[in-house]
Amino acid sequence: MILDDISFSVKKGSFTGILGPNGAGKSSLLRCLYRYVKPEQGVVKFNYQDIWQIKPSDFAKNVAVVLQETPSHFNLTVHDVVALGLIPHKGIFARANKTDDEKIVQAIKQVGLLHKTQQNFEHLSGGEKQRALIARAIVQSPSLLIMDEPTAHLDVRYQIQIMELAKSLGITIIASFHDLNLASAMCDNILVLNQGKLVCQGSPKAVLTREMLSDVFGVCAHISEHHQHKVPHISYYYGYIQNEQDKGDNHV
Ligand SMILES: Nc1ncnc2c1ncn2[C@@H]1O[C@H](COP(=O)(O)OP(=O)(O)OP(=O)(O)O)[C@@H](O)[C@H]1O
Repeated sequence: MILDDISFSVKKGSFTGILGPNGAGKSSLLRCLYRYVKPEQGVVKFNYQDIWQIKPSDFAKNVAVVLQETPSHFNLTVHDVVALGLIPHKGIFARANKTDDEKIVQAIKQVGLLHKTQQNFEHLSGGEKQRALIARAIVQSPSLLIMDEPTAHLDVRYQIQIMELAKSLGITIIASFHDLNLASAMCDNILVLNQGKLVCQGSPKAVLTREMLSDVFGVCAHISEHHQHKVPHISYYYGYIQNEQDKGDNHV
């Protein structure tokens, strides 16, 4: 069993971050949430309804997913890929009308890809592909946006910009992160996974502690207050390798 005894709820309109070391189960948990994997036990509910009881077309209208591995979109332009966000609402064969087109162009603009609109999606860089997929999610107008390491390929400007854009949509977001400081700045609530288990959850301040970073990630860090957001800001110590003996020490 990959995931074990995980129980949590997410408030409408909130931003939830899922953190944990490599192999902790973040992607596996997200796959259960966006109905890619059916858990052997337990239930995932959306608006109080078991997600497996929701009509696939209704689920697709409400839930958008942005993954780190980009699917192949051979011969589709950036515009075409972003327009795919309309399919859950209009069907595969419907043509986009003027309002749809404006929505598509606006989303492409929001992720800074207007100059690439007619370029082949496959020829974009990793970060540009990621931004196009986020534009597709914007066009889909979901009430829940699930993102698996959405900033993995983004440079620092777009890491901040895209996450702030996602937050500004005012919808419910669940995203996995490796950048703990970015998670601290963005999230209302954080879940920490380790070896398939939920080890803690709460506000960034409650969760991002020196003890958690040591126990779960095996790193030594100093936590201060971010001078702009007042959320925890992590500075890592280098040259520190944790073993059982020094577990709990707070610096090199
Ligand atoms: N379909 C599968 N069958 C068997 N094991 C799997 C499957 N998918 C994932 N795993 C295993 O489950 C564990 C959790 O994987 P998962 O991809 O969920 O971790 P993660 O927290 O997202 O990791 P990372 O930060 O490296 O992306 C890993 O050990 C992985 O090898």
